[in-house]
Amino acid sequence: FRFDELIKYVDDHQEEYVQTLREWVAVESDSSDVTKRAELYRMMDMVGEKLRKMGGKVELVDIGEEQLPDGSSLALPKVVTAQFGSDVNKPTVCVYGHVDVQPAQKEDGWATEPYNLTEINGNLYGRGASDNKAPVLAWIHAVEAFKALDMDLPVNVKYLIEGMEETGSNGLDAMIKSQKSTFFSDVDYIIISDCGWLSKRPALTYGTRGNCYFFAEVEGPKQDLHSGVYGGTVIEPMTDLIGILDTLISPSGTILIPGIRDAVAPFSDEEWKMYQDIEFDVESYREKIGVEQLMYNNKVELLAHRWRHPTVSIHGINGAFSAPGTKTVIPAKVTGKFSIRQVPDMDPAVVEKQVTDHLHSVFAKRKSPNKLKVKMIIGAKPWLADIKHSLYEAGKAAVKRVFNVDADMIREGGTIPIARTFQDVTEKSIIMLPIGGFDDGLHSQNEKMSRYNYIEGTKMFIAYLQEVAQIKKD
Ligand SMILES: C[C@H](N)C(=O)N[C@@H](Cc1c[nH]cn1)C(=O)O
Ligand SMILES: [Zn+2]
Ligand SMILES: [Zn+2]
Repeated sequence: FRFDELIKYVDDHQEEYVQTLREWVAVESDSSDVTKRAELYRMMDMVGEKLRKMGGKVELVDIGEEQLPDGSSLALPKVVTAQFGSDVNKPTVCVYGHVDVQPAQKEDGWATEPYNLTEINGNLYGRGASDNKAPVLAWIHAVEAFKALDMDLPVNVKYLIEGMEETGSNGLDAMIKSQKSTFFSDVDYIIISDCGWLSKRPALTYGTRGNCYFFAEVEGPKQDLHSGVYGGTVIEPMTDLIGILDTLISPSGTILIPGIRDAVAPFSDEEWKMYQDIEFDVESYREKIGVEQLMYNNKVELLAHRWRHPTVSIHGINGAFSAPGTKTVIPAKVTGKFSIRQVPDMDPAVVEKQVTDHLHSVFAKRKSPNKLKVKMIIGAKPWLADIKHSLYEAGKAAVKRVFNVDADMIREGGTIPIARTFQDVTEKSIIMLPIGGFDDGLHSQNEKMSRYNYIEGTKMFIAYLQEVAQIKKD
């Protein structure tokens, strides 16, 4: 195994890797905006084309349609699957990633054009750079390096790349179920690199939170009204909505929905000890975010509330007046959008009922004539791995080899909706191998991937393929 040659190959080709990332970031593959769907389809074609050019056995799998709120339907982006190698004497890994992104506009406060990858001081700024286009490309380049040097892959590698992760991986559950005995039949392990390190130290991730995303719609008058002419005579939908949203969480962060914490697994002494041993500077975390005060100043409490307690976030209100200026309007229909991150052993179906019952009950007490509709749009379960699995030993070895440090063992506060389905349906073990930096600004303004993480991450993936090949099958 000519590791040094592979490493040199990666170093020599880094400009090409950055250029390909630039081409991928230039595609506005925002899965939440149906007007951008053509871009998303184009993105999936580009992924398929890249893998096909490398000699992979590629398929673009049709996963059906999604129903839009206006009753129409829209084709979901195809899922790209690819296969490199089919040696029965080698283990097979399946790399999962996504190439859809969260929305971004320069006016949101970006310093550069979000879809024009821009390098500043070793950082590659662009929407989707870290989440998740560079990590997907790093995995592709890892295999490409073996092929270019005419070297045998130490394991068979499959890819499953989707385009709806940011909106809950619509359609992917069904595809995984239907391909359990075909695409997944020879897969031994699943690898996901769709998260970030906790600090400057490389990390391995063994848990993600799930997410239940809700729309709460309050509808009143037939149309928007002049607040001077009608204000004081109608019960305003926005007042009702703000009133009920305010019953979800207390100012100090306690979730107020009855029963919501009942299923939360107790925080064990072992976990406390693990969190205590992690190097993490609360003060620089606070400074980086730019707030005067955090909810918790103690490291263990802070990490526990990022990773293994549920949280409520209110994301936005559709229909509300939000443009500059002073329009004096009473919006006729408003939809509040909020989500609740899930932790073991919460169940989205139970949470859906708890939240719906709670909101209807507090709304009823207001005796408002307006109409409330509550709908759970995404119900993604949390995921937790067995850190004693050899996949994690292999991960530690790969990190040590490339970065020459011991990996942090961390959890992720965000959600990879499909992780739990992979585990439950395929019954394969999963590892999350992040290469994103702690300060990459995912979903935020000025998202970036550092050139260092992108290139060294590619090397780490090469090392990982070799380490996985050493795992003895049980
Ligand atoms: C961690 C991953 N890169 C990510 O950002 N996932 C999204 C998925 C999601 C969950 N609800 C809606 N989308 C996230 O955690 O927000
Ligand atoms: Zn992601
Ligand atoms: Zn994301």
